[in-house]
Amino acid sequence: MAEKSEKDLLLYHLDRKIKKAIESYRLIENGDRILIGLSGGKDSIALVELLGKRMKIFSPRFTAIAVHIRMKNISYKSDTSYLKKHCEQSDIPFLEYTTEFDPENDKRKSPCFLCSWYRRKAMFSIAKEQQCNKIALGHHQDDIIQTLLMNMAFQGSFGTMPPRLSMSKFKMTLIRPLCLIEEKDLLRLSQLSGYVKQEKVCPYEKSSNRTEMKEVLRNLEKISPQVRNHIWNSMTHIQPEYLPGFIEPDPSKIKTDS
Ligand SMILES: Nc1ncnc2c1ncn2[C@@H]1O[C@H](COP(=O)(O)OP(=O)(O)OP(=O)(O)O)[C@@H](O)[C@H]1O
Repeated sequence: MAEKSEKDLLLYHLDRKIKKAIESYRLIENGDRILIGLSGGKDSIALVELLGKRMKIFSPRFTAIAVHIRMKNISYKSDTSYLKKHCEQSDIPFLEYTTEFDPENDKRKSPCFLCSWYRRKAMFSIAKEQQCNKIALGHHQDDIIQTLLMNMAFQGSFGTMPPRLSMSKFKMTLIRPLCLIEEKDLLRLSQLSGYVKQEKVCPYEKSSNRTEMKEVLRNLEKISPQVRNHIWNSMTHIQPEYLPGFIEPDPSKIKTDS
């Protein structure tokens, strides 16, 4: 029997992680129609390939389409013919959508905030138009942990981008099927598959808190290789009695049955 290549082994490992995420967080169910946000970065390119493979498995039965949103006022050099071809290889229809925002119009909000707000708005309306009930984004485990650390360090809150977010007002659910996957594995997949990196020429892009938090996570992993699993598990092992704000009940006020 022929030996499996590094790419086959990696794809197998990534598929196990996606399967685990789908089952643990109820990300995909029979009958779902999913809109995949395809920015052209390595993560969403991988998401198309990995969900394309999952789509061909008997259960859960779902369909998917992908959309690339172009901001008219930002000179992204995305090669949409490449993205279309990539989607077609996975039997996923590809859509392109153009929208824009005026950063001068709302000076109180940063261009990055406005860009992502308008992109999100476009994604919701396309999902509705295409009768999708879910939107899949390419955030991976590193993104989710970095966001948790950023919220703690810069916002004073404990929360992050969850694997599944049900938005009942919009009758839409956001899912992050790569939530258990490490960025380094997606980087390797992109090298082994020869994904063509889409050039992002954003005039507003600068070093962000996220870039610094990436470094913090890297340093923590040097101290303890298991740190990412521990941080991930800490999000479901909350011990309220060992946190400020937990007030022990007054025994004299506890009612007994007798
Ligand atoms: N222009 C876009 N069109 C469609 N979906 C997008 C676009 N930009 C971002 N997304 C979605 O949002 C997710 C997170 O966006 P973010 O900007 O953090 O990623 P990215 O750096 O563009 O690249 P990647 O695709 O590698 O995540 C993407 O993975 C993708 O699913």
